Amino acid sequence: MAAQYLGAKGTSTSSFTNQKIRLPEDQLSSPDYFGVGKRSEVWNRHSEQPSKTTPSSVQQHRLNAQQEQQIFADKSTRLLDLLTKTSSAIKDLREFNGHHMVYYPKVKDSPSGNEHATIQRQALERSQTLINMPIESELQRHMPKRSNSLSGLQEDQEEVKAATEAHRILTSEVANAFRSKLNVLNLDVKVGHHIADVNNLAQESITALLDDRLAQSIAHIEKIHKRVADTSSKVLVTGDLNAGKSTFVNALLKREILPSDQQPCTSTFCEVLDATLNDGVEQAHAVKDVAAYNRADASTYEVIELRHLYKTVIDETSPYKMLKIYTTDRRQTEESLLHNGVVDIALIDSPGLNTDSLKTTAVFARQEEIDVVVFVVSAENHFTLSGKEFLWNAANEKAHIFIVVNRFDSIRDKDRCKRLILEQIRQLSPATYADADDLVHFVSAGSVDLEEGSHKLDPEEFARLEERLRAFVLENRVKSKLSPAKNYLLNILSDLHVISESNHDEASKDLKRVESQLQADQPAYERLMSARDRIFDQIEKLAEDSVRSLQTFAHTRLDATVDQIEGAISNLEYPGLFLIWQYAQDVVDSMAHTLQKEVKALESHAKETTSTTVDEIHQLGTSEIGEYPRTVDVDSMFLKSRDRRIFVEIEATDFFDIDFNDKFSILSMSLGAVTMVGGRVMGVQNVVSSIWNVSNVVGVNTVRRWMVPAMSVAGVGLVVYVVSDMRHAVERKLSRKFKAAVKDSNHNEGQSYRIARASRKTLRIEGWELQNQIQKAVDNKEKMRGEMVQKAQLSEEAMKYFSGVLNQTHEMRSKVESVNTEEVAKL
Ligand SMILES: Nc1nc2c(ncn2[C@@H]2O[C@H](COP(=O)(O)OP(=O)(O)OP(=O)(O)O)[C@@H](O)[C@H]2O)c(=O)[nH]1
Repeated sequence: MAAQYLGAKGTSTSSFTNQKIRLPEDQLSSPDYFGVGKRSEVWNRHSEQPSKTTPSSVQQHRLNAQQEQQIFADKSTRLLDLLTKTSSAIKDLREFNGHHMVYYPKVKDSPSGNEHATIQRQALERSQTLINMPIESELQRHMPKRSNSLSGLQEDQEEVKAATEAHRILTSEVANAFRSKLNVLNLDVKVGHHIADVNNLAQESITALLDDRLAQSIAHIEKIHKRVADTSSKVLVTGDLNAGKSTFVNALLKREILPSDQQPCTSTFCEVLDATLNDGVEQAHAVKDVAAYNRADASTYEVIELRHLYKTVIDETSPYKMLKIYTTDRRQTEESLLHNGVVDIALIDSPGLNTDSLKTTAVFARQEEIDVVVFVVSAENHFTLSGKEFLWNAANEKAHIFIVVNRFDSIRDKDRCKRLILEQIRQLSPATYADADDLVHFVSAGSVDLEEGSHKLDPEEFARLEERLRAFVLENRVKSKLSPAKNYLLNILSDLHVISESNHDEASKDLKRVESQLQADQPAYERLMSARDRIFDQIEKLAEDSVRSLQTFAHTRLDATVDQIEGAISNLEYPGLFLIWQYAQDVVDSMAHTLQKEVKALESHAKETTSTTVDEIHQLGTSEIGEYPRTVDVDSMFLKSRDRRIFVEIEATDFFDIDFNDKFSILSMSLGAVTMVGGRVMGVQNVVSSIWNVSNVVGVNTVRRWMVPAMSVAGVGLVVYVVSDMRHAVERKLSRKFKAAVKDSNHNEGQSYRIARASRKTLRIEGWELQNQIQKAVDNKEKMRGEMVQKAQLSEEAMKYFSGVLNQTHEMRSKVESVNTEEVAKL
C-alpha cells in the first residue's frame, strides 16, 4: 500500500496526471470559445475511461513528492534563516533610530504636468499590453457577453465594476509613482482623503512613525516565520449555498463529520484538523475570538463533543466565529489527508455564499494562512452572482482556484454542463481555466462511501480529484507560504536598502559639511581663545593703572589741601573778642569742611576717571565679542558717605599763643605790650637794649627803683598784647592742631585709599562682566564646536552602520532572489 501514497486507495487515477482535458470537436472549431490564442489542451471526455494506475506511476508520484518535499524543506530553511536575519537587521535599525534618528528619504512633492503625463502614458501602455495579450484582456473580459449564460444585469454590473477597477488601477499607479520608493516602510500619513507629506513632519514624529512601522514589520516577519515553519496547509472550502461543501469535506475525510442538509445549514466556519494536534482527543473547540485562540488555553474556547456538533453548526445565532474540529483520520498515514507525513492539511468548511456571507468569506480567503481555495459549485445551479463575485476577487488574489463541480450525478447532459461551466470559469478565472484538467473536477461527493470499514473504492473522478488536490496543496504551499515570505523579504530588504543608501548619503554630506564648518571656524576660535587670555591681562592692567593714579592723585591733593588749610580760614569774619570762642569753633569747622569738600571733589574726579576706564574696558570687550550691555553704574559709587571729619578740640590755651616756659619770650611780649601801651611800637630789641643802656648809665639800684612801676606797665602791656593777638593765636594754634590731627588720624592715606578702593571695585565688576562675557563666548563656541564634533562622530558612525546594512541587505537580497518560488514540480 505504500505505493498508493498520492493516489487514494490505489485506484487507477494517476494516469490522469498526464492527460489533458479535451474539448468536443465542434467547440474547438468555434473561434469565440477560446478567444485569441486557443489553448491546445484537450480534455478527457467523461465517457473516456482513465487508464489504470501502474505501480511504477505511483512510485513516480511518491518520488516526486519526496523530491518536492526536500526542495520545499530546503527553500523554507533558507527563507527562515533570511527572515531571522532580516528581523534582527530591523531590530538593529530600530535601536539605531532610537538614538541616532534615522533620516527618512525625501518624497517627490507632486507630479509636474510632464511627469504626470508620462506616468499616465506608461499606465495606459501597460493596460494596452493587457489588451493585446493572446487571451482576452483584463478590460475585454469585463465587456458584456450576451452570448453566454450570464444575465444582462450581471453583465452590466460587471461592466461598471471593470470600469471602476481600470480607473482604480490607473489612478493608484499614478499616485504610487509619486510616493517614496519605499514599499513596506512607507510612512504615508492619511489626513482625511489626502496623503500628508511625511517630510513636513518634525524629525521626532518621523522617528516615532518609523519606529512604529519597524515594530510592525518585525511582528509581520514573526508571523511569516511562523507560517513558513508550520508544515501544515489550510484549504478553504467555499461555494454557493447547498452546493454540497460539507458533503465534499466529509467525502475527503471519509467520515460523516460535518452536518449536511438540503436546507442551508453551515452557519459558521468549521476547521477540521487532525486529532493528533489535540493530543489525540476528538472534540470541537467553539471559538469566539479566532485571533486569540490557543488550544493550550481553555479560556479561549468552549469544548463541544462531536456528537453535538450539528446543533452548533446550524445555529445561526451562535456567537462563535469558528469551530476547530479535531478528528481522527481512520485511514493509514499515507492515505490520510489531514496528516500524511509530507503535508498536513486542515480543511475549512465555510457558510454558503450569499450577499451576507460573501464579504466575510472573501476576507477569510484572502488571509495569508489560506494555502488553497476550493470552490464548490453545484452542477445543477452553476455559479450564482455571489459565487461569481467571490471567484472574480479570489482569482485576483490567489490566481489558481480549485473548482469542484458537485452533484454531477444529477445532470443528464453532462457534456453540455461541463462545457457551460468551463466557459464560465474561463471568464471568471482564466488561470484556473488554463489548468482545468488539474483544477476543475466534476464529481458527486454524495456518492463517496463514508461507511466505517467500507472497502468500496471511491468513484474514479473523486479519487482523481483527491489526488490532484493533494498535489495542488503541495505545489501551492510553495506559492502560498514561500512566495509571500520571499516577496515580503524582497520588499523590506529593498526598503532597508533605500533607507540605508539615503542615510549613508546624508551622513556623508553631514560629515563633509561639519568638517568644513569646523575648519572655517578654527581661526575665529583661536582668535577668541588668545583674546581671552590677552583681555584678562589687559583688564587687570587698565584697572590697576587707573586705581593707582587715582590714589596718588587723591593723596597729593589732600596733602596740599591740609598744607594750605590756613586759606580755609582767611575769609572767615572775626566776630570780636567776646565771641572768640565761637570764632574758634568756626575756624575748626571751616578747616574740616574744606577738607571734606576736597574729599568730595576727589570722589567726583574718581567717578569720572573710573567711568573713562570702564569705557576702555568695555571697548576692549566689544572689539572682541561684539556689543554687550554695560553693567556697572559709576553713579552708584560713593553713595554712602565714608569721609571722616577731622575733629579738633578747642581748649583755653588755644587762645594764647605764649610759651610760658620761655622767660625771654614773656619778657619780650611784655615789653612789646609796653611799647604798645606807650602808643609806639618800638620793638622788643629796642626796649631791652634801652633798659640795658639805662641801667648802665644810672646804675643798678636806680634801675631797681624803676623796675616795679616798669614791670607793672609791662604786665598791662602783656595783657593788652595777648588779648589783641588772641584771634591770630586761635588761628595759628587750631590750624596746627588740625594738621596734627589729620596726620595723627592718617586721614589722607585713608581717604585716598578709600577712593581708590571704590574705583577698583567698580572696575572689577566691569572686568568680571567682560571676563564673564568672553568666557560665555568661549563656552558657546566650544559647545558649538563640541556639537559639531559630536555630529561628525555620529555621521561617521551612521556611515559605518549604514554601509554595513547596505552590504548586508545586498547580500541577503541576492540570497532571497535565489529562492525560486515560482517554479514548482508538477506532481
Ligand atoms: N445528488 C447529490 N446530492 C448531493 C451531493 N452532494 C451533496 N448533496 C446534497 O446536497 C445538499 C446540501 O449538501 P451540503 O453538504 O449540506 O451543502 P453545503 O454546501 O454544505 O450547504 P451549506 O453549508 O448550507 O451552504 C444535501 O442534501 C446533500 O445530501 C451529490 O454529489 N449528489
